[in-house]
Amino acid sequence: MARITASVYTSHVPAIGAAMDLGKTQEPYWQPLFKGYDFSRQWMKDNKPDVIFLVYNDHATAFSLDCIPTFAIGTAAEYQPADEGWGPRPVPRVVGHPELASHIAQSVIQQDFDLTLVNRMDVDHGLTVPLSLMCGEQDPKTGAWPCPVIPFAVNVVQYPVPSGQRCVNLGRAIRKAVESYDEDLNVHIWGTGGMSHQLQGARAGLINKEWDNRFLDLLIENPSGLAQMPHIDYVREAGSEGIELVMWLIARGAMSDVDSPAPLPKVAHRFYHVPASNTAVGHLILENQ
Ligand SMILES: O=C(O)c1ccc(O)c(O)c1
Repeated sequence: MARITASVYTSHVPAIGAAMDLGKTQEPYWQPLFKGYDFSRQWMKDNKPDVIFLVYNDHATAFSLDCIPTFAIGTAAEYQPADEGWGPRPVPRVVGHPELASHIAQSVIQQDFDLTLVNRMDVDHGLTVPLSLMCGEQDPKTGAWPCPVIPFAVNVVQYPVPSGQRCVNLGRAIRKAVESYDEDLNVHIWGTGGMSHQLQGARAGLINKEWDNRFLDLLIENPSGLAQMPHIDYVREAGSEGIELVMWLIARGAMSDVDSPAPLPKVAHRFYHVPASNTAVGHLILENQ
């Protein structure tokens, strides 16, 4: 049987990818940020997953205002890094896991979540920057990500976006789906995006360290309570793009049941850093006990 053993949460700021691609990680501006991921890169080697289920948002790259799926699961065999205006990032292609992805789609749709199936798409910084942060530099031609990845895109760009409670419930459904797959696979689920940032308008540049750290506390200790938080609180406190944090509740919902007496997941790593471009970077690694 397949199992979700751990979850990873991280921001996915595009400038982080550019800093890696342009060899700037040891510059004074970037060095403290990348230092926060030294532990994570070693942890990835020590806890190598068979598959990563990667929750992220597409930034009008594969989708556009023409077509806005709330939840889209990648069922393809591979995905190319997207051209977001400066050419594709020099990182390896992303190998998918069509068998597990199709199984999760079957199970989750039968659990009454309507997923869009995506058999072809390019993946943008929302997906490739977390991989780069967690796995380090990879040669685009000879290198490879450590394992297959199932991309799971969530609409947090155009309202209405899914509620926190729906995201937690979806995480639970994904866990159930994974546990009904009959191959022995070690699966990690990642929630990406956030933390506080606002890229436009009068409040552009907004950062809210206190609120971000409270969010991390609640995500660890009280995800059911956090699931009740309305969208307006995210947007008021963490800026218009802070709403991306609702995706972290999908990964948290997929961990050992948030409402059961099971022990809380172990916090293997916690990191917070401001700024990376216009964004507060938050990062957690939780392990099921
Ligand atoms: O801080 C930034 O520059 C920035 C830009 C685009 C994004 O999608 C993002 O999450 C952050």
